[in-house]
Amino acid sequence: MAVFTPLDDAQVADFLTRYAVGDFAALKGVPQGTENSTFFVTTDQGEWVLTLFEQGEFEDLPFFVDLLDYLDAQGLPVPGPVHDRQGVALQRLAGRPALLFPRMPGSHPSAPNLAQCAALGDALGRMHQVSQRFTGQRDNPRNLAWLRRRHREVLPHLESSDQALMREEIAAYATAFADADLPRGAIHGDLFRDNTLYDGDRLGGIIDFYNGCTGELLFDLAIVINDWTSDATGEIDRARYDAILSAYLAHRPLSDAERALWPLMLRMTALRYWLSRLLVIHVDPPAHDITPHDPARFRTLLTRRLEGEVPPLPA
Ligand SMILES: Nc1ncnc2c1ncn2[C@@H]1O[C@H](COP(=O)(O)OP(=O)(O)OP(=O)(O)O)[C@@H](O)[C@H]1O
Ligand SMILES: N[C@@H](CCO)C(=O)O
Repeated sequence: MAVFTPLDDAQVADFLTRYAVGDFAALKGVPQGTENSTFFVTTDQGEWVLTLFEQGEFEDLPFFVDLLDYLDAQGLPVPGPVHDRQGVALQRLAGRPALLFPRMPGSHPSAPNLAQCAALGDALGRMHQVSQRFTGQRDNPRNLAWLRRRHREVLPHLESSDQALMREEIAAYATAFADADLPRGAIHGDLFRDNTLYDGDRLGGIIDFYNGCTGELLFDLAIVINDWTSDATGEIDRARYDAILSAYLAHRPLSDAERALWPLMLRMTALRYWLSRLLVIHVDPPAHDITPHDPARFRTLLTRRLEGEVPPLPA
């Protein structure tokens, strides 16, 4: 479920009068999502998405609004927040911070085809090209410092071989990334398939920017490759890998340092999700009754990246 704060028609009809989006016609709670309350709203002028923020760092919401405004203005397929008649995007409704977005077309691709992969690589490459000039600032909340700090909390819940794996990996990242000077900019931070919408082969939208931050661009790309190209055994699907990366590199060639650290970044972002999913299960269980994601999936990806050669990056 993803309606933690219910709304009724009258509340939403009244809320919409703040905006120039037409008259209220219908309201529907969205079942997907785990963190915020999401509603589809229909007016006589179109389809909208209303999000009530239930948890997280509310003080970061202005960063997310500015980032989405910026990317939308640059022509990226993201839902630019709707601003009210006074020009304000961030509102309150039912005691929660609230944002209204245009509803983007399409559905999440579970088994993306090569055209869909290329569309994603193209959009991410364009995004990273312009996001280096975005002036907002929010440190990556899932960076190496976070891994080093929080992995200790899950160690008591792991078998000794997994404890050793996690410790050795984090030590290796600390050494390798210590003096690395990788290109930085605004990143999505969680660009899984279920944060995209496709209308056929067309990328209708990239959504859920609430892990958005400023950090190493390669971190974003590695999250994408791990989620979009790995099979159940963690093996990389070479055709999807090439399709995403070729389209991406056409907009933003990687530096020598990025190429050198690519295999390690794939491992570090796999461990990032292994750890965040373990934390949800063992340390910070969600306030709501939600089935947690499986941490073992990312342990599998990590060990696979350690065992096998990562395919070469396209030139
Ligand atoms: N702008 C949009 N256009 C179309 N659908 C959207 C839009 N924003 C959200 N949705 C739909 O609402 C669902 C939940 O949204 P979102 O992913 O932002 O929620 P969440 O609670 O932050 O979830 P999670 O963090 O678990 O992914 C999405 O999976 C998608 O189906
Ligand atoms: N994409 C995350 C969940 C949302 O942050 C995961 O798969 O663990």
